[in-house]
Amino acid sequence: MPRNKMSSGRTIVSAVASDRVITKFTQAFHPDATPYQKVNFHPKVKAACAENKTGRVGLKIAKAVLVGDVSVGKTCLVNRFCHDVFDREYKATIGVDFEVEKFSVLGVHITLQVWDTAGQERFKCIAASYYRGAQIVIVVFDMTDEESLHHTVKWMEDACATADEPVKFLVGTKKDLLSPAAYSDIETRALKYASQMEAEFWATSSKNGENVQDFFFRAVCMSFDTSLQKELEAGFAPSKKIGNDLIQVQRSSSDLYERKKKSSKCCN
Ligand SMILES: Nc1nc2c(ncn2[C@@H]2O[C@H](COP(=O)(O)OP(=O)(O)OP(=O)(O)O)[C@@H](O)[C@H]2O)c(=O)[nH]1
Repeated sequence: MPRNKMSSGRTIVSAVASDRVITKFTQAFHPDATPYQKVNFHPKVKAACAENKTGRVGLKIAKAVLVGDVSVGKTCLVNRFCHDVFDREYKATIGVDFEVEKFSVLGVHITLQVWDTAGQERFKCIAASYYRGAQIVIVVFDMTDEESLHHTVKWMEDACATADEPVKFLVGTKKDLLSPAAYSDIETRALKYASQMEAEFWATSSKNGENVQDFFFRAVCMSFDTSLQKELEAGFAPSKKIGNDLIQVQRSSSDLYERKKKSSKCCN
């Protein structure tokens, strides 16, 4: 199998980095914090992957969108996962940014597009045009700012309106800033919101990386399993196009990261 080394030090196996190879179904953050009872890939999905009968799924792009209030930590979450970095300085996202990550799930290659939208009200209509066709909706809130939790219901409603029967997540950030007591308090409230929106709850820290990789792996596993199961049931009908987003996927994740670092961001 061809192996290369990226400049970041990640080993590439057949165009997928070694740390993007998923062979086991990632479990929920907490069994009581999810409406999704899946703990493993569906037997039919496993069999199809083992027999290499996955139709067009291997060519598929899974689209994830992150939404939430200003400064809750959406960009930091994406940057921790995609580039393993954390920036203490706040730079507001202008409109929308995206990253591309390639995975191998049970030996099948899939591409994850991660759309990081701006929380600022003035960019809301631009960002909303990117929700269409998303299979993964990630509503982010800041666990040190309860107001941002209250707003998650509306964010979820808006993002799901044009998404594609998405897997729904409610993700709390900045766990590193909370004492155990403060964390327990906000977790209790967040679980109520998650249950109300039928979303799976995760608590993360982009500063120290806690739960970040597990969260994205869980999102990929859920989306892959659901979509392959649907394809198997439908007898591999031609896969859906997800708007003009496909055009842009050709750009590499690291190019985009460099572009974003250079682009001027504003805070007003
Ligand atoms: N301590 C800590 N700070 C964080 C964490 N995540 C984000 N921050 C900080 O919170 C601020 C906002 O983070 P961003 O990721 O830019 O927020 P955003 O949600 O993308 O903001 P918009 O682009 O305006 O929508 C920055 O100063 C980050 O350093 C975290 O997990 N822990």
